[in-house]
Amino acid sequence: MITVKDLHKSFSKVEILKGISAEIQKGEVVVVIGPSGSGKSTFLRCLNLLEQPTSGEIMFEGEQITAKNHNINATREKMGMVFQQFNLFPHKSVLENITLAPMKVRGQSRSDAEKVADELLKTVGLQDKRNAYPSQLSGGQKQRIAIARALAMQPHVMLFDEPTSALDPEMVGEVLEVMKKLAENGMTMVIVTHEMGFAREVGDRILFMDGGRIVEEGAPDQIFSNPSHPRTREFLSKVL
Ligand SMILES: Nc1ncnc2c1ncn2[C@@H]1O[C@H](COP(=O)(O)OP(=O)(O)OP(=O)(O)O)[C@@H](O)[C@H]1O
Repeated sequence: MITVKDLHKSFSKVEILKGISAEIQKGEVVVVIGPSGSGKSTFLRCLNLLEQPTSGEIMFEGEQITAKNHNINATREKMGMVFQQFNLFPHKSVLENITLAPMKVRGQSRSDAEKVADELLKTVGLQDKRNAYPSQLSGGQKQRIAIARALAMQPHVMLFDEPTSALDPEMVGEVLEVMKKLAENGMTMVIVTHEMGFAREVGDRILFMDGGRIVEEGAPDQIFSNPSHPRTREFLSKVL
């Protein structure tokens, strides 16, 4: 579904991504782990061109989205993204937050958009917050609404950029549960996280990044029980 070839990204002449190549298959849950500053978020943000790669190629569903004439807005509609800081619209209700883009961007009628929103609120377990405002929600609830909002666009892939890093520890579990449910329902997901237990349990494949490169990748059991690269071993010995 996504093919990345020799991706490089520099910020003011400092090279952050140093040649990343990766494949993400439909229905796969790929978890990106690695030390702080290794380029995980930059890599993820390149996938929907929130960051413009300095060089390299990204193919999404057979289209080269890095081509100069590519319409990235149409592609972004198919790539849901969830950020560390929920980014909900503070002056809109939960329902409005979820229905806004489907109505504006996809031209859905209000009643259709609200029907979808109600289903998604059920999925994330927050039907009772339909008319609440973001300021009335806990961090975990905000993030679950942010996930529902992204899903309302019926994306083909979901990108998660450290979705639990801004949460109080007691709220991490409820967000991971929702993500786990999505994975079980076959959603294609690319997830940057420091939650190693989740990575091991839910990931189909782990990419370990260090210094702007994918140093090692493999099945969770292999990476966590029997990492082959010394940097992976060193990293995991510190975080597990
Ligand atoms: N917009 C930017 N402008 C300049 N430098 C940036 C920008 N975004 C990221 N960087 C730098 O790129 C490097 C990699 O950052 P990135 O956020 O991708 O790492 P990460 O592996 O996700 O780290 P963490 O786990 O701490 O979030 C860091 O040194 C960061 O300061």
